[in-house]
Amino acid sequence: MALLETKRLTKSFGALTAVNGVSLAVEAGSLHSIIGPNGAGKTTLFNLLTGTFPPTSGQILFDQNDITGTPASRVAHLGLARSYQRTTVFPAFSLFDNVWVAAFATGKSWKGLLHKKTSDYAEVTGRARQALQDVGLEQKSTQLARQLSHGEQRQLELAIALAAAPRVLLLDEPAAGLSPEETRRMVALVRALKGRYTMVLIEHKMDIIMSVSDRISVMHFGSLIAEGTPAEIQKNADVRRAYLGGVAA
Ligand SMILES: Nc1ncnc2c1ncn2[C@@H]1O[C@H](COP(=O)(O)OP(=O)(O)OP(=O)(O)O)[C@@H](O)[C@H]1O
Repeated sequence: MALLETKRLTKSFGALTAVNGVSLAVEAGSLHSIIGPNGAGKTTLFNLLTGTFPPTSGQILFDQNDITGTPASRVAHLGLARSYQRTTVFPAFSLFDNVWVAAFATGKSWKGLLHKKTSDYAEVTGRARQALQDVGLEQKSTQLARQLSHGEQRQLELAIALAAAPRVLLLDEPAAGLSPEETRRMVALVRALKGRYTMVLIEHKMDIIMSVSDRISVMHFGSLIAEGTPAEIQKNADVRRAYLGGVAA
């Protein structure tokens, strides 16, 4: 069953159509990657999915419900969490406080937040602990976020997204700017989360994409030009021509 779907989704900025009639179905429990050259429209697609801005036309369905035009704050509460390319960490907070705040703010309106019960706090604290454990940072929970290495900061960003107990996790280049060792750790982490979360991944590093994805959709000039398993995408002649330039043999 598709948990997240788009139907002929389109976004134009003036004369430029950044996302052009994209129909996508992300199966529940799968890791679905979006690849494509710079400027292909991947980040714009994420911005549409998270409600950062509304589409020009087309539809977004989340768990069979039409969420087209739903603002970002509402979309997050519905269970679509995004781990940003740029950091969303509070540097002067401890790791635990960073994830606790994210866990606390989840699933409730501001009015609801003011009326949490004691049992709610225990649940929030448990979710925050679990998120840090999931990314392997539980030993450092009392350290300040600013004391972390760059790679650990990216892990913390992921923990912040996980603390929201999302149903779909959108990962925007989680390995960007990481060293080879940090990249290995991040890939292991994403792999460990597979099956537990439905994930949509944007990533430029082809070795990562090919090793972790269940399905891959390829964008080129705003349109989807191919979709399939890693093996199918690697063999696809259109993809090689348009994106890989024949280098991924
Ligand atoms: N807010 C905006 N206003 C105008 N044009 C935009 C806006 N956001 C993106 N674009 C344009 O839309 C096109 C697609 O950009 P987008 O960032 O979605 O591509 P991308 O595939 O994520 O690229 P990259 O891999 O470099 O991040 C680009 O030509 C970009 O300049």
